[in-house]
Amino acid sequence: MRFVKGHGTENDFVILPDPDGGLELPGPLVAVICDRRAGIGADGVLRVVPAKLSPEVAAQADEAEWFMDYRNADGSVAEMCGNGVRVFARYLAEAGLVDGDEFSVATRAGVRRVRLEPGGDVTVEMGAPRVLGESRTTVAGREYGGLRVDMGNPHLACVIGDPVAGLDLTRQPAFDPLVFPQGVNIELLNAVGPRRVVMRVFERGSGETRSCGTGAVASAAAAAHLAGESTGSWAVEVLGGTVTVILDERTSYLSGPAVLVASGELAL
Ligand SMILES: N[C@@H](CCC[C@H](N)C(=O)O)C(=O)O
Repeated sequence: MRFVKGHGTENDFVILPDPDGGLELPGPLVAVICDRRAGIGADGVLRVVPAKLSPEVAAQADEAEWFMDYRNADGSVAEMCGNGVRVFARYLAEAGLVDGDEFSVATRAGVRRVRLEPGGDVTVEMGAPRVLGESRTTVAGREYGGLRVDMGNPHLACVIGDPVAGLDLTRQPAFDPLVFPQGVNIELLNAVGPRRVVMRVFERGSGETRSCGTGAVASAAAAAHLAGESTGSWAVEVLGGTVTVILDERTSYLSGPAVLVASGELAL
């Protein structure tokens, strides 16, 4: 099985081309591929499959030729991945599977429009973040309040007063399973300047990652909400770099680097 490896601000993915739609991806196989010792190692898998061959997104096939079938490192399926769709776009362009610098990608959360920027960044229109209310998490015995944000996938974005650098995110933070029956991606962030935050994230299905695109937009939306703002450009510093989030009245945009670093043959 042919694979390509890529990342967006060090949120890394194994890309699996599946032009005929015949590739089965049971959860245990995804988990082995993503294992950093027994496999290639990644935060998730991006299967590249024609939308028209994928019943769950066939309705998007008029707008988007390719479906990003995203799986977390533990093999679970997720609706959306902001960095993943940027890396997916880079792959489609480098593989010659799309024309031009702007095109659409089908995802479980709906069609996402992407643009390859001249300087090497990839921008994706992420849709409007939906701030749904409050909830709480406990990290290493300490409780934090945050805002529930729907980005197509579920987030709890907690703006905290302290620097996030010292937080212990080696274990699953506690959350309310009644509020998040499908699990949740948990962001902790603190402000370090005007519309500039530092974020760490514990992703559903992948653990702590070095970046999360949907999490960055959720974090910017939560910080803006608390500041009484609904528009503006936010810099979100993550362990793997910095991404830019633009919020406007209608939608949001996520920009940052997306690179392919290796390719090969999977011997699984
Ligand atoms: N890293 C991603 C999010 C991937 C999915 C997430 N773990 C979930 O289960 O919802 C991003 O860049 O958005």
